[in-house]
Amino acid sequence: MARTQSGLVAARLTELTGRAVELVGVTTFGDVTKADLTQLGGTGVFVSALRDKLIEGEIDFAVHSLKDLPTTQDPRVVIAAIPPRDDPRDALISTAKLADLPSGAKVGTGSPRRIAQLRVLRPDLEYVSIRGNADTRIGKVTSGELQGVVLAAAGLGRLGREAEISQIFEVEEMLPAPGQGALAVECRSDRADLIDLLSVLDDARTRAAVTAERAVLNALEAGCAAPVGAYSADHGQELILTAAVVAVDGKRAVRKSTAGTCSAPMDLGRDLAAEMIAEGAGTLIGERAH
Ligand SMILES: NCc1[nH]cc(CCC(=O)O)c1CC(=O)O
Repeated sequence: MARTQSGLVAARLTELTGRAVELVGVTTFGDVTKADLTQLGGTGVFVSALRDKLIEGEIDFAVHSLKDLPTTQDPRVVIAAIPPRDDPRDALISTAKLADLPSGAKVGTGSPRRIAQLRVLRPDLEYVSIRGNADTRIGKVTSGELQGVVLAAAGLGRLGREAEISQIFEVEEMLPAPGQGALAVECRSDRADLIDLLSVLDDARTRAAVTAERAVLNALEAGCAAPVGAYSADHGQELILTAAVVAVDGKRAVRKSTAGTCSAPMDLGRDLAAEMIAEGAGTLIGERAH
């Protein structure tokens, strides 16, 4: 998936600027570890190795899935561009739609956010923590080991596997991870030339939306392994933001929506998070499954 999305960004940059781009493959800790990502602290396991190469000057820019980027920014690098977002929603790959799976069916996902929200929709299913790339995960359904797996629609689309999706969850029933479906193009902060060049890839509307979503995550002091969903989109001049923290048992949740101006997405996210904390969101984040 990382190669595909880097290739897409490179091709677009060449199209817009005429500049040739050479792809350099970098294997990250998140790619090789077999550990449960929720046990790794969740901060930047797919990102650190790429950042190191940037800082050392071995590569000029890096393409990340925005949702894998920690919300606290290393001052040595900047997000020079956030391209237009792909589908932000989560998708089910299964033999049936979620509502039609038999009671007790096994559904795999490694994400506490997904498990918590799936438990609201189907408390009678069994949720299994899984890892590995999309092929490995989908293979567990093909082999019959699991009856379903939940993955990001955007990732499946980039891999050309959207035909295998049996259901796409609406954001109202399954709030995506902050930044899901969006990419981030990072380069060194001291490379004004590159920051300028890469800015042609930036989409202001996507940037405003994901900035609001990530501001919620940051203010909740939560990482990508927390059961936190946030989704924002603009409606004319207005930015609508919805965020939720759902207990992993699916039984309690703090969910809030707000609207504000597209020009102050950070404030919108931070203010919403403050309201959520006042309603007990912090306690729900602190709770862990098992
Ligand atoms: N944590 C891995 C990861 N990082 C980004 C995506 C999907 C693509 C995206 O959100 O842009 C995925 C896989 C998944 O959640 O199914």
